[in-house]
This record gives sequence, structure tokens and C-alpha cells, in this order.
Amino acid sequence: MELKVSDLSVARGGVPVLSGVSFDVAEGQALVLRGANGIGKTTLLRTLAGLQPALSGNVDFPEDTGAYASHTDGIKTQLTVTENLAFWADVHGADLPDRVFKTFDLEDLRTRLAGTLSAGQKRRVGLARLGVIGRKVLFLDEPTVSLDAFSVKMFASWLRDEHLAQGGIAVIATHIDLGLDLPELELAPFRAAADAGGGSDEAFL
Ligand SMILES: Nc1ncnc2c1ncn2[C@@H]1O[C@H](COP(=O)(O)OP(=O)(O)OP(=O)(O)O)[C@@H](O)[C@H]1O
Repeated sequence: MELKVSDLSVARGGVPVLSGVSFDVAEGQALVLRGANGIGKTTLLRTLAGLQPALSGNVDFPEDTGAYASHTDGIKTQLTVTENLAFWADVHGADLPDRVFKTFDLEDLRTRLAGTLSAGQKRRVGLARLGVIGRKVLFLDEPTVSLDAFSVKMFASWLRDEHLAQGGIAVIATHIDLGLDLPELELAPFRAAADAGGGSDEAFL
């Protein structure tokens, strides 16, 4: 398995943001996307994950193996932590492995309504979803936002020792050092315009 990105151009609100992006990520490897605010990391990740069309170029990875996770957690506030994770397991036809509660430090929060969690606790539930759904190719947008130092380490350990160790792939936009010594791709050379400005795709606001 491999993620292969060739000569990709991406746009927001109809305005090209990045162009000519090419990289490969092999099984068991991760790539960190670097670049200033607004350069297009989120746009690139959404395009890689197939949530929006590319202007041109190709993204190849095996069908139905990708998952996108953003800092807006997609958590159902009226459900408990366990119910949230069980829901996602169900959607993906997977089991809910008990160890995810330990891995993501959620053991004491199993029966809490997700709406009552702190920002960092919600983030841990959002990340635990990744441990539940079993997708191999992860597109992660600022996965450690709101996490304290302990939780950043916990997430980094899961990424290295479980996801990547089991042959997974990850492309990660982050301003925070995960302490994993991962290869990085600086996006500045691929900037398509000084600033996108212009149009707005309000569906995503
Ligand atoms: N809904 C939108 N409609 C139009 N343009 C947008 C929209 N959202 C973002 N943009 C613009 O597209 C460009 C790329 O934004 P994007 O969110 O991909 O950047 P980013 O690198 O992820 O930024 P950050 O580091 O701040 O998260 C920016 O210039 C931004 O202002």
C-alpha cells in the first residue's frame, strides 16, 4: 500500500491555493505538512481525502482506506463517550476495542455526555475515533489542538506504535512537534497565489 500524490493543484472558493504538489508516502510512514497560516494545509488535506475535488493532478491510495479528521471533532454531544465510539464502530462495521479507552485516556469518561467534555477531552474522543474505525490512510488536520503535553505524547505513541507500526499511513498538518522525528514537506514553494482572497465556498464555513 502507498499514497501517491502527483502534480496536485488545490483551490478554496474557486481560487487556486497550492499547485504542483507531489509526494509519496509508503506503508508505515507519515508526512508532516508545514507552512504558514492560510497556505493551504487544510485545503490540501481535504482534497487528498476526497472531500473536495482537485483542480488537477492525481491522488492514489487503495479505495475505502482513507479517513480525514479535523479539529472540529464531529462528536455527537447528546451521546456518551462510549456511545459516540460505538456509533463510529458501527458505521465502519468494526468492533469497539476496549483498549481504545485506555489508549486515549478515556476510561474515566466512558459514561459522560460528550457535550460536557472539555475541549481537550473532546479532542481525545475525536482521535479515539481513528483508533476505532481502522482506516489505514489518515489525513489529520491539527490533531493535537487543545491537547496537553501528556495527551500529545499519548497520541504520538498511538500513531507510531499502533497506526504506523501496523502499516498505516498518515499525512499530518501540525504546528506542534509530535516528538516523532517525521519527514516534513514545506508547502511555501507550492503556493499558487500571494493570498487566495476572492471567493468563498460558504458550504464549508
Ligand atoms: N471557506 C473558504 N472560502 C474561501 N477561501 C477560504 C475558505 N477557507 C479558507 N480559505 C482561504 O484558503 C486559503 C487556504 O486556507 P487553509 O485553511 O487551507 O490554510 P491552512 O494552511 O490550513 O491554514 P491554518 O494553518 O491557519 O490552519 C487561505 O488563504 C484561506 O483564507
